[in-house]
Amino acid sequence: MILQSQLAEILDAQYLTFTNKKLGQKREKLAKLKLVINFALIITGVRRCGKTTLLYQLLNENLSHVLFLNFEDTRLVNFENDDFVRLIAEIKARSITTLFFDEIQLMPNWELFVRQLLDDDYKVVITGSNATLLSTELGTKLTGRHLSTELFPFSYQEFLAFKTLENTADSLQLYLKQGGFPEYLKTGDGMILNQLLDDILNRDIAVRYNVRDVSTLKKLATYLISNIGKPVSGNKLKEVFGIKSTTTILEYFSYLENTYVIQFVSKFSYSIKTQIRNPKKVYTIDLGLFTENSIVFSDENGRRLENLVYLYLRTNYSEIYYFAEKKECDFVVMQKGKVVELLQVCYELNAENMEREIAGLTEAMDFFDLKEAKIISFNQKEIFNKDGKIINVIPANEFIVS
Ligand SMILES: Nc1ncnc2c1ncn2[C@@H]1O[C@H](COP(=O)(O)OP(=O)(O)OP(=O)(O)O)[C@@H](O)[C@H]1O
Repeated sequence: MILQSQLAEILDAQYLTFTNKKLGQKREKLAKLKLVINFALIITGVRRCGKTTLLYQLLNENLSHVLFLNFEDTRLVNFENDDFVRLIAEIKARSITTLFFDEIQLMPNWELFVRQLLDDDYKVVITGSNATLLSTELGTKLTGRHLSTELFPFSYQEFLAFKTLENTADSLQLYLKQGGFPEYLKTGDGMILNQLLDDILNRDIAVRYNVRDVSTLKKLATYLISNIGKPVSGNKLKEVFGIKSTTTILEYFSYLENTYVIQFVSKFSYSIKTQIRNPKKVYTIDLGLFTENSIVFSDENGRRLENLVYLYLRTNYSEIYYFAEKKECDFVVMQKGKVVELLQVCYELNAENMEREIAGLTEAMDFFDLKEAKIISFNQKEIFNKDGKIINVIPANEFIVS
């Protein structure tokens, strides 16, 4: 339990912290956000990607009517369900129209509280660093009254604006190395991203899901980050890491995916069952995390570029697969059951790899009956016509900026 006076003090202190934030680099997402009465706006994204700052940018014009509460505040450890009543009293006593709650999902039954606020015509924004906040269950609990969106670390264009750089091959190379976490870009200090991964593993996974063997979890996370662009299977990794059951390793995969650190892409199959059983390709949410936490030192450029293309696709499309029959094609992008892009990623097309890359792509084009596809390269530009099939080779910084 928490005293009303204590709660008021915490709210005042947090309001000060929030309103002292800097506006920073304007986020692309800002233009897409809308606060609607009776609907909760839910923003999820990996820790430290800038969710609070984005909200500050959104609410900046109207700060005097905003209440901000971060439920991770250590002064709220004793916050219980009944304290929501005190919180509502505090809200009603202030002239507030908009409520912003960070990591509210840590509190049991928070949905009831939010529903009441929506019924009372408050505008509510919720941010969180776990994708489970977007679960379908939430739709039921908020009776469909929510709009959800995801935020990622800086995109390439935001990175360019933040660093005041032109879109050149050098800038792209730098982004492939540094990724888009604002604090890391400001300081270049690798410890920031080591600490971030540790925090996520310890606080968001081990504590939350009661994982005792944090050391194995950490080894697994490092392994996955190091293997971006490669297929992984729970069954195989289970043995490598001495984890007893496949269920446990699949749970670890989903915890890592829910915190956004690791992303998985399924192999395309018309059968959902086969899709689930097949190895998944692994990517990371940010290339700086790869730079600072992976244990690989060679053959990186190609995989970095593939990860970059994945992130671009992930922010723009919801259905992404890889294709592997006799040959392979890196990305199959679908919308409403239709393939809209077939993409191969190849850092540099040369005499050695050309045939393989094109063969994978044309096999996928035949399979999906498509006449056009793309190869995303670091900085080559060409058009091939292979037996009536058009293959566009495009520099990555053209593709992801288009
Ligand atoms: N748009 C931006 N421009 C400049 N700096 C930014 C921007 N967004 C975030 N930052 C910096 O990155 C750090 C993390 O930002 P912020 O607190 O907004 O992220 P968050 O996603 O809310 O983090 P958490 O998951 O810990 O709640 C802060 O130091 C902030 O100043």
